[in-house]
Amino acid sequence: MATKRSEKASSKEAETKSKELKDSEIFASCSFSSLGLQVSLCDQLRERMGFEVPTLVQAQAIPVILSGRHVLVNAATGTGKTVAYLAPIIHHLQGDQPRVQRSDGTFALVLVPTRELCMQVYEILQKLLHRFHWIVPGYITGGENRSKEKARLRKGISILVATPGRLLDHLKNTTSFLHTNLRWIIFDEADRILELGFGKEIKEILDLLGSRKKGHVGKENDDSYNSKPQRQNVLLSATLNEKVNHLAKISLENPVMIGLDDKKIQPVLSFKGLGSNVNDEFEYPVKSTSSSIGDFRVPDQLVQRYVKVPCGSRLAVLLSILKHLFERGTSQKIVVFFSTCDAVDFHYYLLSAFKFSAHSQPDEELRQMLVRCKTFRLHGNMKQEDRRTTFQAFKTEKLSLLLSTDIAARGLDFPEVRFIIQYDSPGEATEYVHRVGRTARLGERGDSLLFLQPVEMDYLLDLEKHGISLTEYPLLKVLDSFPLYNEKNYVKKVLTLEFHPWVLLVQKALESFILSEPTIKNLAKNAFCSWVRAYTAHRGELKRIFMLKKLHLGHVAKSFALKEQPSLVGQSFQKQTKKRKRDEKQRGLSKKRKFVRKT
Ligand SMILES: Nc1ncnc2c1ncn2[C@@H]1O[C@H](COP(=O)(O)OP(=O)(O)OP(=O)(O)O)[C@@H](O)[C@H]1O
Repeated sequence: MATKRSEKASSKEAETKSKELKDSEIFASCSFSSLGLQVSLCDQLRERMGFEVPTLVQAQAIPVILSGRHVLVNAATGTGKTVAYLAPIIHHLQGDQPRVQRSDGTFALVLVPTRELCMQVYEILQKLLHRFHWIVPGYITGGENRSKEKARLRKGISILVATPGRLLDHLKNTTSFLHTNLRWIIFDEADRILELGFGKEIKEILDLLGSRKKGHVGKENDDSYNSKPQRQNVLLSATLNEKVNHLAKISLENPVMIGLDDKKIQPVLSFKGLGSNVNDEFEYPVKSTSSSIGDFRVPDQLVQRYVKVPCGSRLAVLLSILKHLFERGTSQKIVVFFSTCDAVDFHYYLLSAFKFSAHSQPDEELRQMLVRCKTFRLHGNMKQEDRRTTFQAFKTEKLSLLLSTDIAARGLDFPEVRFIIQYDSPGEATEYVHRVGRTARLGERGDSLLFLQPVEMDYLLDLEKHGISLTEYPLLKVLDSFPLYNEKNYVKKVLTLEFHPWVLLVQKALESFILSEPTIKNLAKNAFCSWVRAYTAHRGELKRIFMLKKLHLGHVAKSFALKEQPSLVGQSFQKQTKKRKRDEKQRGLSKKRKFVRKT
């Protein structure tokens, strides 16, 4: 009895020690007030947000941002970058005498890549500003009512969160939008803003705000440039690349770098980034990440695994893993990433309706939902209202599944997500890092699983170049754990996955289900076509790994539970491609831009 008690005590001790260790890797051993923040703001952080002490990145960034220097912050996902830039802005604005007023217009601008991130930052701002009611937060974003936004801008928004396209629209067309007092421009998830093809908009925004660096736009001779209030620009991301370096170059004056390791620091950079030319190269000595080869920051406690699945079995395996995870975890939140909006729609409707029985000839009443959990979807083709509802609902649900495009990959902070599945490859390693970053936030535990086909295994080498290594997921063990009834020829030891009786049974059930559901079958066809298109859109080095001609289109169709020959589906694909090209021509959009923005 005494031994048991002492065992229990020592395991508790070990747990406490490991928590202390974990905390020391995430949190700083100082207080918010010791960083120079005003006392009532520190109270607000503690009482409203529950933040007792700053995270390490906050402890590093807050004093520097308070000092007014331009800053480039590189820190792992989920380490508290949002408060790192919001707190110093609020500190300064709340102390201004006379008090700032709505009629003074906008003092701080936070640029973010997606509408959801816009909402998230705005909600944090609302909480932080509760005591400082004279500082007004606001947001403007695509998909919202323009005239309502105009009215809000006319009244005055002190701290404005915005997506680039809509901001540019208002800068050009809303004359009552007052921004002459602008003191801060923040680029949150800077690299993503640029990857989405907003580079041109950003340059225009910087020009319109008179905030492009001297020597780059000739604005220094412009009166508005010289007479503008002192401006501070801050760029943040967990992954920095040459595009961010270019943005840093045109927007940051002698910046302080935060979170960059010595081994990643280069004395002078000379990149040809997005839209840059020879004159656009860095001239000042700057510490930064190397462009393509360099370690990305992934939370240490994240367990990263991959699963090798032949194309035709992908769907059956995905559903089986989800079933396994939801049956195992009583309170489990999972996000699955897909490459296209159509794929999200198809899997969402499939998962919401697909019933299954492990009997080979089941009666109707034996069939049950294969994956039992609340399912949500999120992608850029959904109505704004639906996107907002999903975003809020998935935050509060306990046992739930979110199917999403990369729209949810950046910055979104859904509490208690325990598992990330990358069903379609993320492409660039940066996207891998941000997708997995939706779990294991702020020292919490988390798992990630990357689906790869046998022909795609070189992708692991690509990730390794960035210091990311994955171990294999015990798939056969999981599949063997499912019970099968009346199944003839069931041999426990199965050598290849495609012939695993469980996978065969699920696949067969999926295919008959699709045959009986014409609406879902159509979704499957659309998803197939978009998937193929997305697969061919990989760029650079990745083109060598993700080659459509290495795949059997019949197997790809099987992964959408389609029995049709690929040529049948191929016709509709060609039709879709032609239509897309026609639309693009009409709208004058470049191919690449159209594709990347539709996530
Ligand atoms: N000092 C703190 N104490 C406790 N929790 C904190 C603190 N600062 C931030 N958090 C919480 O940590 C989580 C992650 O914060 P945040 O979303 O700002 O991270 P991030 O670094 O911007 O992540 P990403 O790179 O994914 O955008 C949030 O839930 C936030 O509320």
